[in-house]
Amino acid sequence: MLARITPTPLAGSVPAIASKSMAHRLIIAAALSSGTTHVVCNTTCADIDATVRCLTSLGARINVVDDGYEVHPVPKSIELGILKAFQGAKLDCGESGSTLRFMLPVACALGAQATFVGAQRLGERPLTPLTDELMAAGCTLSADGGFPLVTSGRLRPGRFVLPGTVSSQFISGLLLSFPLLPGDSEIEVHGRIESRPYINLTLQALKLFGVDIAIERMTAPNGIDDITRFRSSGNVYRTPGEVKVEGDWSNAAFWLCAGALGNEPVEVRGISLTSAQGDRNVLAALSRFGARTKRASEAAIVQPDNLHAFSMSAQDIPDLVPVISAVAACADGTTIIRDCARLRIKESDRLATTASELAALGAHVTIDHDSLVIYGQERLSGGEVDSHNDHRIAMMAAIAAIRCDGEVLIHGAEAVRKSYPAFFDHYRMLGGRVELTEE
Ligand SMILES: O=C(O)C1=C[C@@H](OP(=O)(O)O)[C@@H](O)[C@H](O)C1
Ligand SMILES: C=C(OP(=O)(O)O)C(=O)O
Repeated sequence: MLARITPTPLAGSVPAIASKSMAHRLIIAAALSSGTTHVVCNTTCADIDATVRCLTSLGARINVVDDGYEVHPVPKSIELGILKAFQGAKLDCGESGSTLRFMLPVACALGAQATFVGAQRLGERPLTPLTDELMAAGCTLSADGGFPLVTSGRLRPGRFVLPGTVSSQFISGLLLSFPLLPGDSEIEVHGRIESRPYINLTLQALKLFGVDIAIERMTAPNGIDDITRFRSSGNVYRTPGEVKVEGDWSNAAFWLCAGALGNEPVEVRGISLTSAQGDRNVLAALSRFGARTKRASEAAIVQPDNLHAFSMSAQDIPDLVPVISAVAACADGTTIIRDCARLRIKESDRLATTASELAALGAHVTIDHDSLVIYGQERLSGGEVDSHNDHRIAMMAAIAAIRCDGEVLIHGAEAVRKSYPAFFDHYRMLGGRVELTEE
């Protein structure tokens, strides 16, 4: 799909969509718990659909209701071990890294014989050393890199060791599987943990379902590295009956950045100002860029002001990097965004595509090792952008268009379906001018 944007500032108010990250976690916990759970989730997207589809393949019954899902759990019996219902299940993760990395340990913990498949770049995104740890603990995986990925055997409880810098989704996935294991387990994470707020989201989801994880920090025997230990002790998932998926800060960020780049305030309604989502920090970042930010009840508002460069680390906020870079491209001075290595293993090589596609609109951006260096300017020229099938790159370009002099064409704009199918509707709701056509 081609999006043809006639540059214009955005203004007004949009409702937040449901948090994709929290939806994955709460629907998984619901499908693994003791009874039926009503998961209030006001929107969906391709990635959430993928998680629902995988759980259904494992035997959960998930009915779509007016305001979300009614989740009837996977029929399981820990005492019985491997259950017939799971054998031969096909788990199609689409393009969702979260779905694959969460459902793989879960399927292993259930003793499922399952075949995982996925699309586009998902087969290239790393699974090791998560797969090594699963294999060391009793599972057989056809883990030669890529799909189909076939699992069999049943995961044993025990000690798992993971690095903190590849993907926090490995840690979240194992944590989500622990309540299914017949015994206590722990994950020892060595070194710095990147994307740490996403682990906090997992802990929050587990807690809602009655699962407590103890956390301990210590120094490794070498006296230098940090070790973080996450320990579960025999808790099982217990449904609270109803849970609500909160608003999504990662996607709200696009509109809040639009507020910083435009002429008038932009508001996002229905987001928690005390959320555990790390991307809530978009507000703090925008105020450091010089934008005026306002917190209201369950809403955030951003107003433009003179923008100036502000350098930061992407360690805890990888998904904000593309749209924050669009703001930096129009802020006075040079912004450096450090710790972007993991961006190379997202839906696209997001470090490269953030730089190349902003440059296609006339921005001055370079890559220095794992950092983006953005030389700000008042306005951009406009031009043709390729989404590289990456939703956050397509949305970044649409927001950068606000400051472009000429038209912006976004090829592969359908990528927004991964997390935000209503993105261009909301763009228009805020006064944006976009024409969508088939390519
Ligand atoms: O757990 C999650 O919901 C996510 C974790 C992050 O990935 P990494 O931990 O791989 O950085 C983030 O980029 C992704 O969009 C969602
Ligand atoms: C990287 C993302 O998601 P996932 O890892 O779940 O594919 C994302 O939404 O930007």
